[in-house]
Amino acid sequence: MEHPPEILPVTGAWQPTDPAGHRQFAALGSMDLEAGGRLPVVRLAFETWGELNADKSNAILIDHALTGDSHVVGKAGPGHITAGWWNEVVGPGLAIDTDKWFVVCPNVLGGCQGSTGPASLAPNGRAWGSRFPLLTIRDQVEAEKRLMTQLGIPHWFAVVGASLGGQRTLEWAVTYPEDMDKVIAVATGASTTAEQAAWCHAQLHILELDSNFKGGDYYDNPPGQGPYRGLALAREIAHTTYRSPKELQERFGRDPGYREDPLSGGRLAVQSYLDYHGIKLAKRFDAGSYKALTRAMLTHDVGRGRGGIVVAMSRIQAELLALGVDSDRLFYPNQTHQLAELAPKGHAVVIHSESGHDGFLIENDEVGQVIGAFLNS
Ligand SMILES: CC(=O)SCCNC(=O)CCNC(=O)[C@H](O)C(C)(C)COP(=O)(O)OP(=O)(O)OC[C@H]1O[C@@H](n2cnc3c(N)ncnc32)[C@H](O)[C@@H]1OP(=O)(O)O
Ligand SMILES: N[C@@H](CCO)C(=O)O
Repeated sequence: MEHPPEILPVTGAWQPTDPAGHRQFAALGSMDLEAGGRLPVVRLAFETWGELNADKSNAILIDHALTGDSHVVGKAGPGHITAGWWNEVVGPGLAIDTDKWFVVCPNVLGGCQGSTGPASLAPNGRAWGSRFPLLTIRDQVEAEKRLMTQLGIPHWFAVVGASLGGQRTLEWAVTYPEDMDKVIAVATGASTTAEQAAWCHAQLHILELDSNFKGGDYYDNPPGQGPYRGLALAREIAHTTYRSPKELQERFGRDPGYREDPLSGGRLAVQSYLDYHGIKLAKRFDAGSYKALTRAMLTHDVGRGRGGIVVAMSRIQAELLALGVDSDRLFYPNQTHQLAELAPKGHAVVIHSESGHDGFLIENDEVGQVIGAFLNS
């Protein structure tokens, strides 16, 4: 496997996805966490688009996926335009029309793009690292609820999220059923399945096995000695689950990598592809956050302490759209149908894509059409 260049700093958290500085920051006080830990200082980074109307009825919350961030739409800065992760779904005249809606997208609690996470400084002035407490999806929603209050938003017209963001979306709808009119839960489920947990488990072990990870206390490592290999390998596993077997076969088959001969120690093209995506993530993401968010994903169960999923989902008052991808082998379409069946006002749409779970980031036309129609219905 290729190694990232030696000039990399210890953590990817340094690399802003928003170099033009559009992010804002909310100080949200201290938080006692569901699993018993405590964060004495909680901060969320967030971005907004559009204008909140006079009666404050047009706000939409968007929750990003595992390695996403607040930068859902690109913005022009001095001499450049930064790319957003849902550029073709959110924006003026698009499905989530920022000429009409006031869109808020926070970086998740535990993340590495400005919100409090393992790379943040603990009270003793050093990075939290291994001391960062176990976060749950509910804690992440609690932080977002505080952000809503601080922004003076009394009600969301809609809460929208995909994958890990969809898990937060569902937790929002169950915990605060009166806070929204509509919920859009994309490529997600009511609780983490055993198979999803199994994929997370192997990734967590791989991170721990990187000798540069040091249990999470690597923030003082010399530059270039971060846990890149562990993070990249975890991403390779995850990325395989984000794509469909059919797509991988049709795109790569048994093709060799560029100028590589598999019979002389070279890689197949699919190996090169995974290495590329692993390294790409290692360059931009913090391994500590990857661990914290993966562990949060393992905690996801809207039914915990509420009498199970069926009872919990029955609390939802908002109209719910569950949007799935037919080739998703991480969040199966049957999870999408289950959400629509269990929510009192639920609808399911499963779109076609060859790309698996990542279809929600790729099939922008169809995703946009379905979301736009639901928001405007
Ligand atoms: C909701 C969120 O918040 S997600 C946050 C942002 N998104 C992510 O982190 C997801 C990571 N990225 C991805 O999963 C994908 O790139 C997506 C979903 C964004 C787009 O998918 P696709 O358009 O199908 O891109 P694909 O998976 O083919 O990757 C393309 C890249 O792989 C590279 N690539 C393709 N084949 C090979 C190969 N055989 N060897 C090496 N590299 C390869 C391409 O050169 C391209 O590089 P680039 O990204 O620097 O342009
Ligand atoms: N590509 C997405 C997939 C997880 O939903 C991400 O990295 O966040």
